[in-house]
Amino acid sequence: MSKITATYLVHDKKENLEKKAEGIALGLTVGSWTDLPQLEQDQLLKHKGIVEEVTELPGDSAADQFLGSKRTKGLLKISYPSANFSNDLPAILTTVFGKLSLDGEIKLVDLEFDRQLEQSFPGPKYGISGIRESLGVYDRPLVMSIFKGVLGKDLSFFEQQLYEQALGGVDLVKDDEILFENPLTPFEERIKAAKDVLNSVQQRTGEKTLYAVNLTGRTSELRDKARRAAELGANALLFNVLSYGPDVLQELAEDKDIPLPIMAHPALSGAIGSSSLYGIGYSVLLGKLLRYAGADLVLFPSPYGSVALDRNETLSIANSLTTDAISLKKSFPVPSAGIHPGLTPILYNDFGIDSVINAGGGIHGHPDGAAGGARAFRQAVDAVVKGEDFEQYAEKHHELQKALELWGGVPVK
Ligand SMILES: CSCCC(=O)C(=O)COP(=O)(O)O
Ligand SMILES: [Mg+2]
Repeated sequence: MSKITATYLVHDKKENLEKKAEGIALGLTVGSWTDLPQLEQDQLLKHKGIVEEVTELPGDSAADQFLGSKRTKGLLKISYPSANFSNDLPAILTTVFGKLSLDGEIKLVDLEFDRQLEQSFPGPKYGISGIRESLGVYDRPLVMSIFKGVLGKDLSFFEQQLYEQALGGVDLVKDDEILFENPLTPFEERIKAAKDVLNSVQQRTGEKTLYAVNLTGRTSELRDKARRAAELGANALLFNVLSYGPDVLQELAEDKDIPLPIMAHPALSGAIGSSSLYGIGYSVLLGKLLRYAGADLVLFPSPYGSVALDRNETLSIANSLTTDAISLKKSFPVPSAGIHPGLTPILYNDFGIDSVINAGGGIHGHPDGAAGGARAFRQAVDAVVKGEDFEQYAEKHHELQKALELWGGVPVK
């Protein structure tokens, strides 16, 4: 029988983790067990959650030891039969972590879909391979930049910023996630303007650039808005997925009339993922769920910039997005926030060739402007892919050199 398996990290005052696991397996499925008559027990057996594994972990915190309180810490792995839920993320999330998420110090840290269940999800429409194909770039990490300071500015500012970023050689440009529908740079006008600007840059440089327009508004408007974007010639969408929910992303990704790659932004994810005791682990929240739901690219804070995440956590997000263990297309990992060219070697070391190096301030803050910033990133990427000595390479590439003088370099440990 098909099933989904959840792993929870628990901290509990009671010492018996097996009992706790059994309580969850029953409580989230058939409710009370032993008090029921035999006939009912038999009928409910196919719905009962199964405790697959209980692992006690070392480590009461120093504070606990100091206060003399004893807490048990452990990982509980519990599977739920698919007879209990419909094959959609709202039903699955409610089954595995609905009311349980309110029940003390418990965090959902992994979710394993079996192959049969996996096939019910679309995954990315384009994924890493499709985006590479559309850009014609196969042999290096992609470079992306973010519009900055567009709020309160008109279309001519938008066009100029886009022109400079694309001219400098970024592969993708995205709206900032905080740019919503507004009279100065309306959604449809941004798409039309971007199409013209990017065509003229491509004629000049021979390189294609994708622009991800921020798809925003009420949930009921999104499908039509995204379809209209495609008609107008948009070539990618940015989506604040956690403000809406992963199922809304899935609706967009599955729509045949929205033939566009979707870039998922991690806004709001910290509220759900950042606690070590509660919520949903980032590798599930920004990794598996978004890949299943159909994100072609997923942004998340890198371990090194302004809002850094723990390195292992970022590696496990990237692994969920790209592992061959999932049979769907792969999503591009986009480690972000506070990125500058000097971080390129360490990002390449951590995330490899199939990743996107993404910056806002690290592009626009370059002494030679956004085009200089974009060139500095392209030079940094060329240096690491060719295995060149980074500092020596910078001596011969003045945009990179200027970036390193301004922001410094970060050696690979
Ligand atoms: C928290 S990851 C999202 C990155 C993002 O949206 C952004 O605007 C980063 O800008 P920066 O100037 O820090 O590169
Ligand atoms: Mg942003």
